[in-house]
Amino acid sequence: MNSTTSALRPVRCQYETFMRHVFEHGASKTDRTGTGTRSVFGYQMRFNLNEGFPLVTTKKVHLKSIILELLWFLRGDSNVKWLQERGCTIWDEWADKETGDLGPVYGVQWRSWPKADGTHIDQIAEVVKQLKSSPDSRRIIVSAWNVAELDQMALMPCHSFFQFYVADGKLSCQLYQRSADIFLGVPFNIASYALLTHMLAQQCDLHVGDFIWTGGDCHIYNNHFEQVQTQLARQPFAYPTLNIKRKPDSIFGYEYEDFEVLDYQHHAGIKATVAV
Ligand SMILES: Nc1nc(=O)c2c([nH]1)NC[C@@H]1CN(c3ccc(C(=O)N[C@@H](CCC(=O)O)C(=O)O)cc3)CN21
Ligand SMILES: O=c1ccn([C@H]2C[C@H](O)[C@@H](COP(=O)(O)O)O2)c(=O)[nH]1
Repeated sequence: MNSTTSALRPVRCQYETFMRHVFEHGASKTDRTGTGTRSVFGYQMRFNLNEGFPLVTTKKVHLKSIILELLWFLRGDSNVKWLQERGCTIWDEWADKETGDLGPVYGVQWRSWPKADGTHIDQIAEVVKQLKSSPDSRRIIVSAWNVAELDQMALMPCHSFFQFYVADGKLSCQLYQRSADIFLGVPFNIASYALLTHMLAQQCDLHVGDFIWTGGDCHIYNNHFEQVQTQLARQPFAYPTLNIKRKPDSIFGYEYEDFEVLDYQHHAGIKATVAV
């Protein structure tokens, strides 16, 4: 495919343009964590997944954590133990210190949204079923925003609601993220949903289309300003490409080793503190 040829992949800077916009025009706001932010309400970015895999290049992004976190969601897991056993610590700060539990967060809502009659809905299995049987449906949606259970969650879902769309044999995905930590969270969120779109396309014999990221409260934490200035002084590279080495029997059969990212040209990593 042309899209895998480095010379033909364009250099895109949607994320950097977004970051610059919020840095230059954001309003000062206090926030739950006590850190303070610069914030803009409402923003949208579109990534054509045929132009490459949207992994931010203006700093090194730790893809291993992103893949593991997505596989952990797809397991329906909500305990950090499985992540920790694999060296991923990104959820540690929010977990119960003794049990490792986070309450009914993403994985639980995706795979076993509770119904009033005591049964559960597997929203991901339903998506696969719908994409295969009625790809033109306008109802192919997953919601993590379970209003009745928000008070039991360690952190309310940030990437809360997503929809799939098929046209011309290509699968697109749009995410609504109600709250977006632009420096630390958003590079993870974009790559994670791009990856999920590739996996679902493979399972449903579709090509990939666009990933559309829509944000609500889009903020840069006040203690990330120096990092942001460093990052914005850099020139982006063309995106890498994603190779999925095997086609598992189901969307739930993927393993970490099934994924490889090729030609990831990036600038050095930039350390920052996460607001808890
Ligand atoms: N304030 C805040 N921002 C977030 O992005 C965020 C939360 N809280 N809470 C829940 C999850 C956890 N997420 C996180 C947490 C930490 C990193 C982080 O520290 N990333 C570093 C190191 C990555 C690694 O070691 O794997 C980075 O440089 O990207 C990223 C996303 C995303 N979410
Ligand atoms: O996937 C994620 C998870 C979390 N975030 C960020 C967004 C906010 O900075 C915090 C959550 O705080 P709230 O007060 O609940 O909004 O975490 C993210 O960007 N991506």
